[in-house]
Formats: sequence, structure tokens, C-alpha cells
Amino acid sequence: MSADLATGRQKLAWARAHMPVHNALRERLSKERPLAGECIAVCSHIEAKTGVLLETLARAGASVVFTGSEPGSSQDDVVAALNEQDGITGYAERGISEERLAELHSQALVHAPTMILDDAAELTARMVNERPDLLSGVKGVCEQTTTGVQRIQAMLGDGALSFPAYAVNHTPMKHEFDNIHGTGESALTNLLLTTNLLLAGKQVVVAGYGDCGVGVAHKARALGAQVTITEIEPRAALRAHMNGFAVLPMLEAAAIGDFFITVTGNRDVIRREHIERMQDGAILANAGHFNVEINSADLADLAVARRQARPGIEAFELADGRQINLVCEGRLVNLAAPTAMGHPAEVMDQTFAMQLMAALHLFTNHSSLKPGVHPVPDDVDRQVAEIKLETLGIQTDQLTTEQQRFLDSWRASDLLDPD
Ligand SMILES: NC(=O)c1ccc[n+]([C@@H]2O[C@H](COP(=O)([O-])OP(=O)(O)OC[C@H]3O[C@@H](n4cnc5c(N)ncnc54)[C@H](O)[C@@H]3O)[C@@H](O)[C@H]2O)c1
Repeated sequence: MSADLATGRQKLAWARAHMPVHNALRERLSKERPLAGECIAVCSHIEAKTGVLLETLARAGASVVFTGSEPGSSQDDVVAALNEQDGITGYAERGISEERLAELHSQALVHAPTMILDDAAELTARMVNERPDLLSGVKGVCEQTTTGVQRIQAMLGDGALSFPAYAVNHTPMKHEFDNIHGTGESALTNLLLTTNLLLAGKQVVVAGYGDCGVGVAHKARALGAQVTITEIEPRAALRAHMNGFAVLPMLEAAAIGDFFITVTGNRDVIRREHIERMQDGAILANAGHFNVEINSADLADLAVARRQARPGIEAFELADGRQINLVCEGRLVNLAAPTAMGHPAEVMDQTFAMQLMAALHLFTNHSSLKPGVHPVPDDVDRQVAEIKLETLGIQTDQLTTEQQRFLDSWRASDLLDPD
């Protein structure tokens, strides 16, 4: 057995052992096999937790095809350990060009998937653009990230969406845990592992105070950093201010930051005029989906020399001798850094349980859903929360009949004296 295959199997076994929601669902679905006859394509960061989702889909009866959603984030050992399994076929490689990623997507599409579980709408956009012949066979898409839901909404606006899509990212069980705790912990863990530097006492600038930014900012503060937020949205800026963070335009924040972490889902958040003001030694990292949040072309343009400073860090020397450091080419720091493993397993257990349960719901109800972006029904979200609580051994109170009646009433007499 190759070393790759052995470590891939180990990683999958570890992830399985820490994904109890999947274990519970897998037991049920392998008996019912509700997805028998379906071809489900999963486009995501192909690492061990994603592997567990693929295994559960296969046990549920689907023929599963996978591909990477980003050039730097898949792990070759896990890909090998998935490709040896019955019912799972995949096309993903680590550290590839955008062109190679496109080729791998095309290979996945040859399988003519009937449903796509997507990340950043990468495979969905590719199919709509390049394989219109497949669209009539597609029952729908489940999208797990903020950027992807925005892209599918843009497709709808352009009249390019011919099937229903579930906005899995928008469910509480996904974004209140994955984006906040998953991105918060894994972006910082991997930034610190890659730089081997201390966060305590440092000036950290977080661009974007949405779900991911909230997680990164609060956890950086908990580790002792002085955190500054940059925003474009007035309510998000106010929320950051009232949560006790400094809020500054990037032009001012640029001059004070030791670390910069972008999590906006937007482009050019850090660009030439900001880089020009940065301190010697500043470290730039991105945790938003695309590697366009930090304008690396501006950085290269300003540099008189560039070299690898450490694995995963490129140092750009400016004309006056300052050195600005870019972490993993501005790609997702929690997934593309040399030792990165993505989000913690327990968080991905929830995210992927939502993808799975949304897919099952879509599969049963697709014919009554119009082309468009739909919320995942609340009871699907609630079911995943209930399974998760059960696996944790946590119990909640139950509403009494009187409490339910009180909550359902509007007449003052009913509210004050229900009997
Ligand atoms: N690293 C990961 O594993 C991971 C996980 C989940 C989501 N994401 C990605 O992270 C990005 C952010 O996701 P989110 O859920 O926090 O989105 P969100 O919409 O909740 O938050 C984004 C925030 O960025 C702000 N923003 C936009 N442009 C800005 C600019 N130029 N300057 C400053 N702020 C700006 C917005 O006003 C918003 O408040 C998306 O690309 C998403 O796909 C990454």
C-alpha cells in the first residue's frame, strides 16, 4: 500500500470517529438507501470530513462523483483513499492551476450528475456554462457557502438558472457554527501554524464583520490580540463597534496592522494604496472563498524582489526595504496553507449533515420547487440540531401545553388567564 493511501485512510478514520451526526445518519440511510439510482456530484475541498460526507451519500445508495472547489485545498492522500471505495469516483488534486481545476470539473460532469452539492457554486457555474445538455437531468443543487449562494442568485437574475437550489449556507445549523466557529478557529490556527508567530499583543485587522469575520475577530481577541475591523456595511460596522472593536477604513488600518485577515467574499479589499502604507513585516492572509480579496498583482507590482520566506509564505520586498508577507498566495488560509486541515471535524459534521439532509429533501420535493434559490425548510435544520444534541447527550426542556397555548395566543384575556 502506498504511504499516501495509508495516511488517507487514517485521516478518514479519524474524521469518522469525530462526526457522530454522520454516523447516526449513515446507520439509518444504509438501510433505507433513498438515493439509489441517483448520481450525486460533490464539489468541495476534498479532505477527510468531505470524505465522510461522500461515504454517507454512497451508503444512502447514490453513485457519488467528487471534485475540488479550489486549486489549493484538496488532499491527495484522502482523494486516493476515497477513490478505492465502491460507489465513489473522484477528480481532485492539490496545488493545481485554475486550468487543471477546470479539466477536473469537466471530468466530473461526464458522469451527468442528477444533483450537485456545491461549494461556491463552482461546479454549478461550470455545468451551466459548459454543459447545457446536462441541465434537463438535474433535480437541483445544494450550496454550502456564502459566495456560492450569491453566485446562484446572480445566475437566477441572468435567467441562467433552470433548477431549484437550496441555500444550505443560510441555515442556522450551518452558518452559525461553520462560518463563525469553523472559520474563526481554523483560520487562526492555520495562520499561527504557518507563521509560527504569537498573536497575543499583536494588532490584527479583520476585513469584513459578517459571520466569518465575527468568528475570526472574537477568537483573535480571546487570544490577546488588539483587533480592528474594516467594513462597508453600516450595521455590520456598528455591530463591531458595540462589540468593543475598533472600526477603521482600510486605508487607516493598513498603517497599524501586524496581521491582516480578509473574510469579505469581495475583491481588492487590500490593494496598492493599502500595501503602500503597511509596516515592515506585515502578514496578509485571506479566509474568504476566492484568492482575490488581497490584490496580489498590486503586491507583485510594488515589489523589487520576492522570495519564499517559509513554506506557505512569500515575502515581497518593497523599494524602501519593507517586507510584506503573503500567506499561501492569498488562498483560503485554513485550507491551502501547507499543514492546513480545514475546519474542525465536529463543525463539518453539522455542515455536511445539512448538505445531506437538504439533498434528501430536495430529491423528494424537487418537482414542486420552481427554479430559484430556496431556503432549506426549518424542520430539516431542526432535525440536524436534535441529532447533534442527542450525540452530545444534551437535553432541553419541552414546552408544556399551557406554554404552547400562551405562545399561540394574541387576546389579552387568553394571555393573562388561559383557563
Ligand atoms: N474559510 C472558510 O473555510 C470559509 C467558510 C465559510 C465561508 N467562507 C467564505 O468567507 C467569505 C465571507 O463569508 P461570510 O459568511 O462571513 O459572509 P457575510 O456576507 O456574512 O460577511 C461578509 C462581510 O464582508 C463585508 N464586506 C464586503 N466587502 C467589503 C470590503 N470591501 N471591505 C470590508 N468589508 C466588506 C460585508 O459587508 C459583510 O459584512 C465568503 O467568501 C464565504 O464563502 C470561507
